Parts: sequence; structure tokens; C-alpha cells
Amino acid sequence: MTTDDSVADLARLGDELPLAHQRVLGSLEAATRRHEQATAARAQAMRADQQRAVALARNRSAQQVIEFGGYVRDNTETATNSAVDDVLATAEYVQLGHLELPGHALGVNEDLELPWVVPLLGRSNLVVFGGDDQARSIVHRVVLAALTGTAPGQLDVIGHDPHLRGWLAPFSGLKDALDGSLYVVSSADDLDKTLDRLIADVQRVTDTMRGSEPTLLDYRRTVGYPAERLQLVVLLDYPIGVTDTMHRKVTTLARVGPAAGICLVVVSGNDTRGGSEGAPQPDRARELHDFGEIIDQRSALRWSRYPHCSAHLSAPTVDEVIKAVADLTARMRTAGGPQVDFVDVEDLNDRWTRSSAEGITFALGRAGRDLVEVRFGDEREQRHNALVTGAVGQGKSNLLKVIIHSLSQRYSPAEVQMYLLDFKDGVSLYPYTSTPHSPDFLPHARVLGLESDRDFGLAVLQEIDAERVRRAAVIKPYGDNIARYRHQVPAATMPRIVLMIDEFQRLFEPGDDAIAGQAAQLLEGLARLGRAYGIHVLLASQSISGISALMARESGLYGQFPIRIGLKNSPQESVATMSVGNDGPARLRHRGEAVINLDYGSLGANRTVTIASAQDDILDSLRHTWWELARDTCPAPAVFDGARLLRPADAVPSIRRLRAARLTAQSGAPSAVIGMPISVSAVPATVTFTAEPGRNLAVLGAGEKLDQLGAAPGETAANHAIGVLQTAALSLALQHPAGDARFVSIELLDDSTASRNNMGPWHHLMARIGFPVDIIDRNGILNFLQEQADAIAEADPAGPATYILAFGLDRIGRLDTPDAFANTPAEVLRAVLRDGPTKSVHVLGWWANTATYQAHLGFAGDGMVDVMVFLRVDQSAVHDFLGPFVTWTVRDNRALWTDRTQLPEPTVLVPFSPVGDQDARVITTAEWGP
Ligand SMILES: Nc1ncnc2c1ncn2[C@@H]1O[C@H](COP(=O)(O)OP(=O)(O)OP(=O)(O)O)[C@@H](O)[C@H]1O
Repeated sequence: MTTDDSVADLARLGDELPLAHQRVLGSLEAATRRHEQATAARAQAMRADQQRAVALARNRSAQQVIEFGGYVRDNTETATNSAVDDVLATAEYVQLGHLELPGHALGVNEDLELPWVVPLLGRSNLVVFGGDDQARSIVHRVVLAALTGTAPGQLDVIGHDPHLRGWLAPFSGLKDALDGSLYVVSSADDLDKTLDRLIADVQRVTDTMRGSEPTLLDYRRTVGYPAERLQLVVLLDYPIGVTDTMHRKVTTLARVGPAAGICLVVVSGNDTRGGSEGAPQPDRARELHDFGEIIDQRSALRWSRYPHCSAHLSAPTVDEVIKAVADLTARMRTAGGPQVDFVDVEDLNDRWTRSSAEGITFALGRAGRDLVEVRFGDEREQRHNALVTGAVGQGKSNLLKVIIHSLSQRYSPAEVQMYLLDFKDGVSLYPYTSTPHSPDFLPHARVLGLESDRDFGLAVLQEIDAERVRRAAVIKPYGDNIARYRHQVPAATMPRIVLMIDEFQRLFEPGDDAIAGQAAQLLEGLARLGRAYGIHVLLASQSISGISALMARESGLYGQFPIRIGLKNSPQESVATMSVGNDGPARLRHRGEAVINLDYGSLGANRTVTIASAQDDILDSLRHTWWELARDTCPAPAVFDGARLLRPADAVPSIRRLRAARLTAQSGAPSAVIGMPISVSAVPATVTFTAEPGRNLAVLGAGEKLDQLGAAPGETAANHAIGVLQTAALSLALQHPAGDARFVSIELLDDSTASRNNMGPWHHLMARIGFPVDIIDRNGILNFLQEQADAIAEADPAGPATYILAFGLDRIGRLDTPDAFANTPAEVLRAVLRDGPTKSVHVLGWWANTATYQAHLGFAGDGMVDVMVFLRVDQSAVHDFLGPFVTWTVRDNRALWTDRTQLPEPTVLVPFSPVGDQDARVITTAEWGP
């Protein structure tokens, strides 16, 4: 290649270079443009996508907000309207009104309105800042919602109102329905005590739960019944009147209260000056923020959880509150408390398996998931006796029934024996007796006092005391108590004895007489000394405050009763049952709940128990089983029914025994049966008519109550004077199987009295049993007495007996008109009375009027009549006859019996009533033997 060629090539290249450059630049530009266009197109597409996504998201979220709003509204219904007939219903959430969110902020067209629901009972406290009328409305709304959202009667409202604003006054109707369900204090002192009590409540609730559940509400759900109480504590004008110490207690409660069912509603107004030792107020205000939910209405109404929402309160008017409270109290009155069944506390398949040697245990009910039992006789615990109190209708009878059946199911009659006395006019012990229609009886019952009176109460105490003395002698060689004795003599039978007296205070009323004194002494002795011999006492009463001073002062009886069981009662009774300052029972809410305290009622030892409900059908069938098992080995209990009239037919077994004794010549003289002494042994009162001076019988006083006059014949015949004489005659006649007796009846009764008291049927009956009665009327009486006096003088002492019945002898007048020989008929009567008995002529007479009786017998009457029966006779007349130390008050269905030569002291008895149709049937059809 030449040089010229090279130059030419270079020149060509030089020409082509700019073209190539331009081409390159051109294509670069085109590429850049294409790229830019593509990028712009992509960006536009992405923007469009994004806008679509945002729009979609907005739509979706608006939709969700709307849906969620509906959901919240629906669920609010459920959360705030718990079924209040469910006993566990609790206002855990309450609706106060609604919250509003502006719609444009959410991308929705309308502003959003949501229910304003705040957590409350068991969940949180509430603090309201600002103290004007709106705060009052908030309080009304909160309290009302809490009450209506909780099972009736389960929530107590406690208020502190230092400025006496009366904000809680519209709720005062609560107090009428349930004591203690609203309690408002205004003084700092009272608030302090209330705070102490609330803190004690927290401790007790925590003890009850024993860490098994984190909160009371959980615990209630687990055990399935509303254990303990819920409390809403409203503190107005906080912290007015609140000292530092109290504030610390409030702070503690705010922290631990909700879990224990205590919820604080603190209203802190604009005036926040505290008590004298008040902490710097900003600190307190700051602490209040930690209490729980905050509602601030100092500027606009806000709930601190959602500060961007405006809150709107649905404020009830005062009238609405009052009306709602009235509805609520109506439901509270009918609402029952928690229920535990007998089968929840007693194993029906485990019968009579326990030994009472070391003590006895019975079930009462449940406290939460715990079975609550009481043990008597334990040597270590040294609790032997119990005191039970409860206002009328609060479940005392039910409780006693549970105790009786729990003991009877666990222990056989050889291990536990019961003496049951009921001093009220009730029927609770009737099912334990046998009746003609139902032969079952409670085999563990040794004595049943159905409508006991004081005499019978005393007789039972004496009987048990005698048993104590007997046991002391038996046990002595083996040690000093029943446990040691039974340990060493395992084959021995020595049941524990439980003496249970309902309305025992009646034993001590009027309080200053001989019976009260003896009863207090015996009871105290039994409660103190009986423990060693297996004797335990359970006293029950509606009202002991009247006698508590007597019990504590004179005999120290209460000191023997470490176990106190208080059903709901007044504060005064509660304190009398427990101890000073311990009004636990008064704060119980429901029938069937009780405070049990094993430490002499000391404050701090209270435990709330739901007493088991005595399920009658189950208990009836248990008793039937026990009876089937024990009927052949256990005698029926001795039954005393103080109100029941004693019928002549009731005397048949005794008369049969007396007749048999006469026939076998064990007894030489016949005995008239006149009544039943008030005693445990069923041995009748008898008057033996031996041929001795003085063996006459005088019945003194009116025989019936005036308001019984006019009763239909036969139906309610209750003239006891006539009844005593008729029955005496029947019983005497039946003891003369040989027919060697004559009966004469002096009858001075008016027709109405005679017919009302079945004199005709009595004559008829006497005739049917072989002893027709010779009747002497008013006109024949003087002649008859004269004849008798004459005949007595001549009579053979071994001749047939003559019984002169005299009905209403006082009606003949004083018998002091002398005859031609200056003898008065009264003297003739005295001759019969004085000389008759030794010739087997006995007078059994009734004088309604004691003055006439004295006139008939004269001053020298002593010695003519050994036996007297006083009916409706006043105390002073009794003193005339028996001296100043005998007390006697007129009582229905009772008589006072004295026998100068045979009875150590006057004895109260139930006298017989006149013969009725049924008596006549029984007596004529009874098997009398030869
Ligand atoms: N623990 C309980 N559980 C369920 N019901 C109960 C309970 N205790 C009592 N009751 C019911 O309450 C009512 C009154 O009870 P109870 O007769 O025992 O009261 P009380 O105090 O003995 O009354 P009173 O003194 O007037 O005779 C009864 O209908 C009884 O069934």
C-alpha cells in the first residue's frame, strides 16, 4: 500500500466519521426516548394500580368499619345484658352511652357511632374527673347499669358522700329489699371503717379461693354458685375527707379489689383539697389515673381509652332511676340465694359407718367448693356445744333438720342419740314421731318435745343430767372421758347425746323464776361437764339479745359455746350471737346463708356458708330406711306435745298395767289415773285410794277457758275438771274386775256444761264397763250425804269401795245452814271426807270456786283431802293451800298436782279431757284380760 492510498483512506474516513457519529447519536436519542416513554407508561400504570388499590382498601375498610360497628353494637347487647335470672350474672361491662368518630376521618360518609361500654365489676375501677351534674348522671348510669346487669341481690352499693350531695339517694329503695344492699357514709371515720371492712373482705375472698382461681368471678363460675358478694364502692368528691392513710387503703383496694369482686367508682371533682394530712394533690390525681378506666368531663366528655372519640352519656333521669330501682327491688325480694342440696353435703350411700367414740361430725353446707362440717367432742379442738341464731324465716328449722339428718345418716342410733325440744308453736319435729297413719319414727330420737313448755324442758334437762351422773360412775374406772372408756371397753354401747333446743330462750322467760334459775344452772352444767361424758348441747333461737346478759352474767353459759352459727339477723342479734363489733350475720343477704364462727364469735373468724337445703322427699326416705333398720332394737322416742289434749283413751295402757297389778295382788289399792306429769318417762299421774284417812281428791278452779264455752258437744270438750273426774272413775272401775265398787255421781252442772263435756256418754260408758253410776242431783244431795255419813259409821272396812264423784260442788253454796239439830250440811260433808276413806268411801270432787271449797272444809280441813289438783286458780289461792313457795300460773292444758303423803313436791301435769266418742270406742273394745 502506497502513501497516497493511505492519505485517501484517511480523508474518506474523516468524511465518514461525522456521519457515523451522527448515526450513533441519533440511535442513542431514539433509544433514550423509547426508554423514557416506556418508563412514563409504566409509572402511569403503576399509579393507576395504586389508586385502584387505595380506593379498594378504603372501600373495604369503610365496609369493615361499618360491619365492625354493627358487630360491636350486637355484642354490646350480649355483654351488657347478661341474663339476670342466672344467679351468676354480673355486670362485667356496662354501657354508658355511645362514642362518636367523625366519618370523614374513616372515609365513610356518616360519622361512626359505637356503644360506649366500659369494663366494671370484677374487671376494673372507674375514675370520673369533674364534679358537676354530668358526673352525677355518670354515677347514676354506672350504678344502675351495674345493678341491673347483676343477678338481683348480688351487688351491694357502698357510698362515701362527704358533701352530703345525696347522689345515691334515688337508690335508697334497695335498702327496703335487702338490708345492707345500699350503705352510704359521710364521715371520714365511717369511711375509714368501711375501707377496713372492704380490705378484710378482700382477704376473706382470697382465703376462700385459696389461689385456685385468679378472680372471684372465675371462682364463682367454677363452683357454679355466687359465692361471696360483689360490691360497688362509690367515692364522691374524692379525696375530700380522705387522709393519707385512707388514700393508701383506697389505692390498695383499687389494685386488689376488682379480682375480689370490689369495684371502685371514684369521682374526683375540681376541688381536690384532701384531708388534713393530705398528700400533695398532684400525686393523688396522678395515682387515680392508675386506678382503671378514666372518664374525664372537665372540658368535653372523653373516655381515656379512645380519646379521639367524643363520648355521649345516656343519662337516666332521677325518676327513671327510682323506677328501675323499684323494679329491681321487686325482683330482689323474690330472688333466692345460692342453693346447696342435702345430697351435695351427705353421701346417701354411706350410712351408719362412723364411730362416735372420739367425737361426732355433721355437715352444714358449703363454702365455695368446701364442704363445711362441725365437729363436737374432739379432745384437741375442745368444741362441744353450738349456738345457732337466725331471724324468723331465715332457715333455722332447715338448718336444724340438716344437722339432725346428717348425724342420723352418719351414725347409728347406738352411736348418737338426740333429745329434741321445740319451744315454738311449730311442727318441725312431728315427722320424727310415729302416728297411727305412719308408724315411722326417728330411731336416733330419744325424746321429742313438740311444743315443749318450760316444765318439760326442765324435766329433760334433769333427765340428761341424771344420765351424765350415771355415765360418770360407769366411766370413772377407765379414765375421765367417754373416748377413753370406749377405747378400753369397745363392746360397750354409750352413744353421744345431742340435746337440741329450738327457741331455748323461752326456758328463761320471764327470767327470774325458779324454772329459769334451775334451767340455767342445769344447762350450764351440761354444757360444761357433759363433754366428758359425750353430752353435747345445741341451742337455737331467733332472739337471744334479751337474755344474753343473763346467760353471760349469771351462769357463764355462753362461754361453753365456742361454735356460733348465725343465720341472717338484725345487727343487735348478730352481735349478741357473735361478739362485740361482729355483725357478720346481719350482713348476710340470703335465707339459708349463715356465718359460722368456731372461735366464740370473734371478729375475723367468720366464714360464710350456704346451708344445705333439707330436701324433704330425700330426708323422708332416709328416715324410713333408718326406721326399717332400727325399729326392732330402738324404742320410739318419748314424745311430749304440750298443746295436745290428753284423752281418756290415752290412759288405756296404764290402766291395763294397774289392773294387771291388782289382779296379781301386787297392788292392794286401785289408783285413779288423772293426767300425765310433764316428764320424760311416760308414767301417768295416779292417785291411790287406800283405806287411809285423807285419800280423797279435790279438783279446784275453773276447768276450762271461758272462750271455749259454747263449743259443740263432743268436739272440743275440754273441761279438765270434768275430764279428770271422768277418767279417774273409769280407771278406778277397771281396777275392780270383781265389780266390787259403787260409783255415785253428784251432779250440779248446768245442762250446757254437762252436755258439752259428755256427761251422758260417760254414764253410758261406765254402765258398759259394768259400773252404772248412781246420779244424785241438787235436790238429793243433802240426804245422800247424810245417808253416807251414817253408812260410813256402820260400814265394814273390807266392804266394797264407794267412789263419790262430785261435779261442781261449789254450786250448792256454802252448806252452812243448820238443821234442827244445829248440824250444818258442811259438817256432814266433812264427816264423809274425814271418815269415808278408812271405810273405802272416797270423794273425788270438783270445786270451781276455792273460797266455797274452803267454806265446805272449814279451817280444820287439813288432813281430809290429801290430793289436790289445781286448774285455773290464781297464785294467791294456791299460796293459801300450799304455802308461799309454790309458784303456779294459770296455763292452758296444765294442772298442778299435790299429794300430801305421796308426792315430795307439787307437780305440773297435763290433765285429762272429758270422754269423747273415740275414747268410748277404744275403752270398750280394748283387751282388758280377766
Ligand atoms: N339453706 C336453704 N336452702 C334452701 N331453702 C331454704 C334454706 N333454708 C331455708 N330455706 C327455705 O326457707 C323457708 C324458711 O325456712 P325455715 O322454715 O327453716 O326458717 P326458720 O328460720 O325456721 O323460720 P321460722 O323461725 O319462722 O320457723 C323454707 O321454705 C325453707 O325451705
